[in-house]
Amino acid sequence: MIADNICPLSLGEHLSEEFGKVNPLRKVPALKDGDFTMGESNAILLYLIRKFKTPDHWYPSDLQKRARVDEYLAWHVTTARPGTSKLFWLKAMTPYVTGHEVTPEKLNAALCEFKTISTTIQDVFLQDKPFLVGDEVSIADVVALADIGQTFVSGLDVFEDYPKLAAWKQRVKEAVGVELCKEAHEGIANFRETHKQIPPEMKEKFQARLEYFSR
Ligand SMILES: N[C@@H](CCC(=O)N[C@@H](CS)C(=O)NCC(=O)O)C(=O)O
Repeated sequence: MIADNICPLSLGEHLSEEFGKVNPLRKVPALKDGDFTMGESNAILLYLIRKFKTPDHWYPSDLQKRARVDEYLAWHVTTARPGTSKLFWLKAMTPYVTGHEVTPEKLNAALCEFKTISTTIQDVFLQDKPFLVGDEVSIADVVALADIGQTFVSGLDVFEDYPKLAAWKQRVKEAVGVELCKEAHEGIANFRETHKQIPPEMKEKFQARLEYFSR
């Protein structure tokens, strides 16, 4: 994720012709397995699960347990991801792109949306279970934690306001492996450092993204 201490996305590496051959959607993550290439994070997770025949709990073979994972993933893609992306772009990215903070009105709208997302994850999906779909960790937990856990780059500690989510986060980290989690989050952990020098042509592209999330 990090090349010469600048985020490759900020340099537009994903827009290159070379990257387009791996993922014509020009987004990360992307997967290359021999001659086979694909994009879309959730589809990549499922590919890896099937290819490596991972332990059942990650994507249970039980019809209804699997349906619960699918249900969470569907909600995540349509609701949680757009909401967390909006907060990320408006709060974390805006200063690096425009040189100033987003207006309080726009920020408040994004924060309200994020609060609804966190409340839904805690009260509707997690409830009093150890993990989102039951007693064992699944890819639903990994996908959820990856997105809501990243909001610290927006100066937010969601886990402070949601104690059940804080305890869940710890369980997910332990189930995945604390060191592995740390490694996976290295790129985002260094966000401030790696976004200091966004080239002007990329700032222009990012401006359009900010306008999209400001609607
Ligand atoms: N639906 C895609 C979204 C991927 C996505 O938006 N990735 C971001 C980074 S987290 C990206 O590539 N941004 C670069 C851009 O949009 O130009 C997935 O789940 O893989």
